[in-house]
Amino acid sequence: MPYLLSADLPTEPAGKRFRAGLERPGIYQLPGAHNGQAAIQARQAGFDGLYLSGAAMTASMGLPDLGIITVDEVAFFIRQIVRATGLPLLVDGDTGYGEALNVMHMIRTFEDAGAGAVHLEDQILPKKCGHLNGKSLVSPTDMAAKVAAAAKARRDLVIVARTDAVGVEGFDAAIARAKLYVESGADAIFPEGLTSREMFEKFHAAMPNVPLLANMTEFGKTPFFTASEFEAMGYKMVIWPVSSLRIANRAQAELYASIKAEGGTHKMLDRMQTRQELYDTIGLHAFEELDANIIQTIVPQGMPQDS
Ligand SMILES: C[C@](O)(C(=O)O)[C@H](CC(=O)O)C(=O)O
Ligand SMILES: [Mg+2]
Repeated sequence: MPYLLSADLPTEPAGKRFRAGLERPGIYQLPGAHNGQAAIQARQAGFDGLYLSGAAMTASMGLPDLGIITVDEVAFFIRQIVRATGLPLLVDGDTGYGEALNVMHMIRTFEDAGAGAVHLEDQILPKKCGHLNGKSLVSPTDMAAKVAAAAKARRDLVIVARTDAVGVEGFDAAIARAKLYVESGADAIFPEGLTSREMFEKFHAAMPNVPLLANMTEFGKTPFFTASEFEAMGYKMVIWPVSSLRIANRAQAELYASIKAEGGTHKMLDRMQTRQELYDTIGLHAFEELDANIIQTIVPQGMPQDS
């Protein structure tokens, strides 16, 4: 339904709804949605929570994922996804765009925009994709301060602390950091760049009572596992962060090549979302009906001068 109707908006804060998804039995499956349209399609496929990826957002803007975008640019993406679906959304907060006060500003902005959860990572700027080599980290204490700042600023937002330490300082250092981040106020941990089933299992064994997030990004350092496999390893959340954008981008490139080669789009029609499908997805008719009927809900018989 149109998000314009207050009666159709969720009454509980997004953070509380995200936490409920996290606390129920099983693994919370959060596919990446890089814009409002992708988010609607994910909801239609049956997902009840979503992920907003820094890598996908920046790539969709034609930029690399180096932490150079701003809080307000991310808020624009958060708002469109939340408005379009009303689903709890985990947002990639990168490094928090600075130090403690910047992190607090990010938390308030994201929460106001409708996010349900955020993850914050321990890299220095320019940050990198967690599955690349050559990352550098802030000190454990500096990151702990950011996590504490995030926990102080949030109302209901779920705080996920990500550590990139496995590939930089080693497994034990990553566990030590993760424990410190939990002591500093993190609700959950995102161990980044794990390379084997054994590593995922060992991480869970080291912190069995902390909700853990698994990042099933493609073409990275993590071998392919299904949601059920991650669940069996003890994980409480799984993201497929960039998948929607990767598949849309490939289709787009093929479209442009086809227009160039054929002088039109006619060879691609059977691969396109039709006009009808597009309008159904975004609920065009529900919005039009709302507009046509709005006056009747206030003045059922019409105004005297109308008759
Ligand atoms: C999860 C992630 O932070 C993202 O921005 O989606 C990336 C994903 C990717 O680049 O494949 C990451 O650093 O893992
Ligand atoms: Mg990211």
